[in-house]
Amino acid sequence: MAAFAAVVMVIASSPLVALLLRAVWVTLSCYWLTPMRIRRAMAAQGVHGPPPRPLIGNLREVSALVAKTTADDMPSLSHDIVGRLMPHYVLWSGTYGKLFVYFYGSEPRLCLTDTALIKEFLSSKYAHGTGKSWLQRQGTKHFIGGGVLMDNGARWSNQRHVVRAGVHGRQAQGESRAHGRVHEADDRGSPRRGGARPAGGGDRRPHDPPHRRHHLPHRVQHQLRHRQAHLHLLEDLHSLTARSSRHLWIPGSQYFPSKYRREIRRLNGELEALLMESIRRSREIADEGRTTATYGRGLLAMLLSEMEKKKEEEEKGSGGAGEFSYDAQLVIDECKTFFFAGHETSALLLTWTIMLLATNPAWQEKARAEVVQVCGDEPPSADHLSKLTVLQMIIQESLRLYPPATLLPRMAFEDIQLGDLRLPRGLSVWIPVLAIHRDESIWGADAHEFRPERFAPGARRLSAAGAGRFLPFAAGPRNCVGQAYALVEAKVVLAILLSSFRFAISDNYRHAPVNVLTLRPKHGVPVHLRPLRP
Ligand code: HEM
Repeated sequence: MAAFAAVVMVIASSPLVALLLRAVWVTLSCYWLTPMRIRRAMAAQGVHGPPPRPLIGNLREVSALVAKTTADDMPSLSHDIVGRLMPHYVLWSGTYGKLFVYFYGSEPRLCLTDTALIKEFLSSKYAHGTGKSWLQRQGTKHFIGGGVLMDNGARWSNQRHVVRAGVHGRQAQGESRAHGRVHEADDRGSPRRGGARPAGGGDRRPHDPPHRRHHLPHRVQHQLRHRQAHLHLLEDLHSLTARSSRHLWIPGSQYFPSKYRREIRRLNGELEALLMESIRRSREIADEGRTTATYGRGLLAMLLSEMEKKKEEEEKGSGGAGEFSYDAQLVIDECKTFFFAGHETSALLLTWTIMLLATNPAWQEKARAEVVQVCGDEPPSADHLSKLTVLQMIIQESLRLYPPATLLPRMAFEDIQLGDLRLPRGLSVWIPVLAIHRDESIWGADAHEFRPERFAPGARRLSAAGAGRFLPFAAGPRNCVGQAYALVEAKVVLAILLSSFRFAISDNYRHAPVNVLTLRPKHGVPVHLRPLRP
């Protein structure tokens, strides 16, 4: 016996074996012991859920349910899509109550729908004690890397401070040049995949006389080509990332070679090269000015100035601006973050709103009458935008029924007392925005219907916005930094469209909302655009 113990001691004292034992312990602790401890802590408070399998948790049930409910298009143009996109939520909230825990692989996820608790959980009280989980960050690592959307703690708040100033600068520019921006958008070339497009009309845009495109300055054409190349690469990266993250529940899978990962790496290389080229051009433009080190007022300008500031401080030997600083990689990651967080979501808001207007001609007419009355023959200006209340109501209702981000995920990095509920460190909280936006106890029996009047100024239910019930842009200190910009952009584009065209849904439209990181129409939204003027 003594000899056996001695052998064990010798083996255990070998550094390699000790390392191996530690790796086994960490894996066991991360993938089983801690999740089970969290499950027991929640069960002790009366919060239950479907029994998880080792490692895989409830993933198999979720995938099977979603595959079944989204296999076919919807038989009618119904907005009742919670059962289609979140069948597991419908099943488990029916079985275990609205508060339940399920397992995404080994990550325990608490589904939270109580609006008062949501409001508190998203408040500044927990801005640093909560954030994005390892699984989420790992899932988007090769797509967007770091950046304000995925960073946590002090790094997040430093970045938030910088990008907020950048976005506000961009918004001010956008508002003062509202008309110019829309024509620039008009000139972007072919419509995005999955976005609204004129059915049968291909690329033809009667509002966009052919001579305009040919007279675009060379610099603008170059920028547009660049932007399109970025967008295509990002779309491809987006779908590959969604596919490659499916196996993240397997311990160590992030190190396995896979065809998706190889392709992601290749596309990422291409995208980063394009972004580096944009950065280089911005620097050249700033250098040509040769007066100050400023790059302009936009977001990229802001990020580059921050990077420059740090470099200058280092050169002067003044130690730099604390531990956090922007380097070229973080600037690139931030650009990717903004493409993902800003472009995709805004395009989807327009797409779904056009679908709703094309299928609700009475609201389309109301919105058009308002645009004509407020703007007359002029293009919409910043002054007009605040007066477009019907359009604002329609946009809000579209964001309620089809929020581009259907879920809000946050992990508790510390033990949190939320009302009577104690959330143990390591528990992920999932706020099912789509389901909350359809909750009849909040929105009434007509919750599944398109009724923009619920957002009329002074309407009773509008007060819901402040109370964790209307969350298209999240809430609290980690809410959407581009919210105001997105709303201005949507209003301007829709106002121009409404004053130029009457639109109707094409017979080819197939109603099939799907969730691939964002809520999108599986087959796009083909519409017929009829010019209002010859
Ligand atoms: C209709 C359009 C948009 C919708 C529905 C939307 C929605 C959201 C939501 C729900 C979040 C919180 C995500 C989370 O915490 O998991 C978010 C965050 C964010 N959004 Fe938006 N967004 C939109 C447009 C934009 C635009 C135009 C920009 C940039 C100009 C932008 C930049 C960001 C950034 C940087 C964050 C991260 C904020 C942080 O974590 O501090 N978004 N957005």
